[in-house]
Amino acid sequence: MTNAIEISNLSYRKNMRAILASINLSIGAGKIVGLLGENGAGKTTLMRLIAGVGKGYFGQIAIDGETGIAEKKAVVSFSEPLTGFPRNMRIDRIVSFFEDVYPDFSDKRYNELAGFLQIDEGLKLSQLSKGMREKLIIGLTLSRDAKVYLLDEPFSGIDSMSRKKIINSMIRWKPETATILVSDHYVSEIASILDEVVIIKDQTVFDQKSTEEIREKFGQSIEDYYEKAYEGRDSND
Ligand SMILES: Nc1ncnc2c1ncn2[C@@H]1O[C@H](COP(=O)(O)OP(=O)(O)OP(=O)(O)O)[C@@H](O)[C@H]1O
Repeated sequence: MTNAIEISNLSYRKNMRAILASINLSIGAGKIVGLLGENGAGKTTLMRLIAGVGKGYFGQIAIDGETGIAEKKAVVSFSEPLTGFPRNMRIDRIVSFFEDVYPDFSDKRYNELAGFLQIDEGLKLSQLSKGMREKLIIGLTLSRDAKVYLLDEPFSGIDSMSRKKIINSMIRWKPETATILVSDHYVSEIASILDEVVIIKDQTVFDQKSTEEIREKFGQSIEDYYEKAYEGRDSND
């Protein structure tokens, strides 16, 4: 079966500085994968490159076997921060924009998600709190029928009660064969839904493990494993 994400020898520099180097990564279809790493590790950069919005990299990124930019964009749904929209634009107009631009955007799915996330479409972008804006981004991102969903720190401004509710229902919103790559700083909260973790450190993929292996073989919580891996200590400590 073709991998959902297949990255070979990816390197990316910005302003003469290496941001990502020698990234090799294979992620299977149907998985929910946590992308972990400290501030500035390169998680957002990697997601932007996978999504096709970041350019100028070396190496190859294939999504569901596709390597062309347009073909990849057609099957990847990225949690874009909506910074390109005017602040006074109403939410329902933004939803219409998504409908027009993405043929796989499902109205039915959006309406279900909007109800679940309590999105008020009568409001303008500027009237949304940080958490409300993040809920809108999650709703718009998951309303596409994509092969790969990239959620970049989707929950950071969302209150803990809603956060738990959304995380627990992610599996319900995900098409069975689709893959979700999600970055988050609250590792312990998303751990329960993750199949794998990918740890970014020193500009590259430091580790990739299934959460089952971490729990069974290493007898550790995902958070402990991640923290120890990041500190450079032996994961078996
Ligand atoms: N526009 C930019 N110009 C130059 N360097 C940048 C730019 N954006 C990001 N970087 C650098 O790229 C590196 C990776 O940043 P990135 O935002 O991808 O990290 P991150 O892992 O997503 O961090 P965080 O967890 O804080 O969101 C950082 O060292 C950052 O300083």
